[in-house]
Amino acid sequence: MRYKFLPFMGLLKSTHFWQENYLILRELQYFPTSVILAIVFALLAAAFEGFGIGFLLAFLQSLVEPSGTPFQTGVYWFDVWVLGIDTSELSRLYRISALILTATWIRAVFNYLTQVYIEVVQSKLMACLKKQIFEQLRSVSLKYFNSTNSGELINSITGEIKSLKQAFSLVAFNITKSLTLAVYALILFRISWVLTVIAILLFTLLAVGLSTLSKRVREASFAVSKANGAFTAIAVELINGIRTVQAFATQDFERKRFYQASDRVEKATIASVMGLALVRPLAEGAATTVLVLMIIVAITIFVANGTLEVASLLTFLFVLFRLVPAIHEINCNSARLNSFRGAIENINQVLRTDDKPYLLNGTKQFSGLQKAIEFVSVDFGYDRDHLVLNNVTLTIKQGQTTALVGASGAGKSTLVDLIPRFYDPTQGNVFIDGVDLCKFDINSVRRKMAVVSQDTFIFNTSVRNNIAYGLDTDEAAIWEAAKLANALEFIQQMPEGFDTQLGDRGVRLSGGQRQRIAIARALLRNPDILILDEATSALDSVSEHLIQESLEKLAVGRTVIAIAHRLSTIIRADKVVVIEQGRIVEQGGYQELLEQRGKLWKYHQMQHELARAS
Ligand SMILES: Nc1ncnc2c1ncn2[C@@H]1O[C@H](COP(=O)(O)OP(=O)(O)OP(=O)(O)O)[C@@H](O)[C@H]1O
Repeated sequence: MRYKFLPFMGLLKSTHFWQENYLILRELQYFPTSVILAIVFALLAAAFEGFGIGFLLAFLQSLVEPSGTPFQTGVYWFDVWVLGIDTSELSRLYRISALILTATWIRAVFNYLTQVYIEVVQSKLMACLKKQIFEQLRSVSLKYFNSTNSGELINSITGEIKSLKQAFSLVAFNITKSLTLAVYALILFRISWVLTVIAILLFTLLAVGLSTLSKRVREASFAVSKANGAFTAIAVELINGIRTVQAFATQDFERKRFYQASDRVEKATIASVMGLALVRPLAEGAATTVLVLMIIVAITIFVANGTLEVASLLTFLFVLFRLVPAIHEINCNSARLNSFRGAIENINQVLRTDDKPYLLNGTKQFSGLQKAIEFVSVDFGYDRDHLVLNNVTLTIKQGQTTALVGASGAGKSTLVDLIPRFYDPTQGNVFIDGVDLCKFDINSVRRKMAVVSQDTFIFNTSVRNNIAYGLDTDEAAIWEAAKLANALEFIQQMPEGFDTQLGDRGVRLSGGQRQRIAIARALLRNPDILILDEATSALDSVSEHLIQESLEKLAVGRTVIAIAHRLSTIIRADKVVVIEQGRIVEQGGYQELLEQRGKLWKYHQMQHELARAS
């Protein structure tokens, strides 16, 4: 059940704490019952702590002045039946002792329940945040990933979330302790408001002194987070690029980078911990000094001149002895909390929506291509200064095969990336059947599309799941797709056939096998628009021939956009588009362009000569 607002939300929103952390704290609205129960139990635990101390005062009064007026609460039935004001002194003492014991046990139960619900809130908050981060990563444009270091992102999602969990438990502890402190302050006020004001002044001074140190801890924590992010980035790169590292024998170079990053984490952590370690003894020493000062003031001024009775002084000191370590703990926790500031800031940074590129999705549902995909005066650049596509105007007709040809880096992949809206044009428009692509719900377009690219990603799961990827489809269809993609033979030779685990933990595939899995994955989707980005480049000539055949069968009735370096694979294309430095320099039928003896003819000649030479 989702509640939009909690009763205390208004109050919370006005605080500095909220302003700094609202991207994280707003998640609390999704499980208000647990939050409210944690607060209610914490309040009840604090209240019973207060009752316990109140009864202690009564106990001490009865002990010091047995013949004095019996302690009363003013609630008639309670005073008569429970406190037994009409009974003997000894009986009253027993009753009050029993009440102290009862209050202590009830407080213990509520403390336990508070802990349980804090843990529940904490776990739910972390789960919500992970989902929130997923939603964020799902909705940002690919541009964000191009400009963000994946290692740092991984560090935010894994390491920093753990730190955030610890930070949250410190906040929760401080809140519950503060409630108890409020009860203590109330009791102290009732006993002696002058002494309480003096105590508050002294403790405020102590907190101000410690806040300077806390600030340093906070700054050091940013350095720790930064160093952790950089270290994770290097570790991820090393693992992903281990083949390149070994092939180029750059282990020493990588070792240096790894060790340096690790040393930076160590130094930053030590600097942060040193500041943090200083807080505890300083806070302890200062708090004890305050305590001793208070005792001296109380004894010399108030007891000596008779304004404070002994029972009250004893209770006052008892509360003070409980209050000082509580304040001390809150201070230490606040300093530790500052050591997590860097981690919290990193999570906030990932969750922020005002500084990231988003794809503004349309609402129109795409039901299939009827006429054509049109690029009209399209410019595109990954950065502002450098155009990768320049004034591209192109019509890709439904049901035809359009081949893109050009030198490496000419912009072919970038051009096709605009169709599933991996990026949006900087200038100009892409239309589908005359409607601007931006007006469509992009997932409805992507569902009718399959991309087989140069770098197919193989997931860490079985062959079957890699082909079905996300589709709930039957075995026969998967089998058929594998057969059509010419992948059946090698899959059946694998130790566990379609159940063989691929990816990180399983069998590694050859480049050609990887592409055949990708083609099977695309075939299974029965796409309306098929994008083949060098789809047959990693195959030997026999496999290439077989796949070419199956792709041609698949292409019937579909719109195919094929990028190919080898012209032999696109001879039967309906239209060939030659791209040079982001511009279309030629387009037309394959034979037609060859006859013009222009750019395509040059490529054709070059490949012919290369083939003859080899
Ligand atoms: N994610 C990116 N961020 C920045 N620049 C990029 C990115 N992807 C490609 N480029 C640049 O855009 C230009 C066109 O690249 P693109 O991959 O579209 O060319 P291509 O014709 O498909 O090349 P190839 O045939 O080698 O795959 C190149 O200069 C490349 O460096």
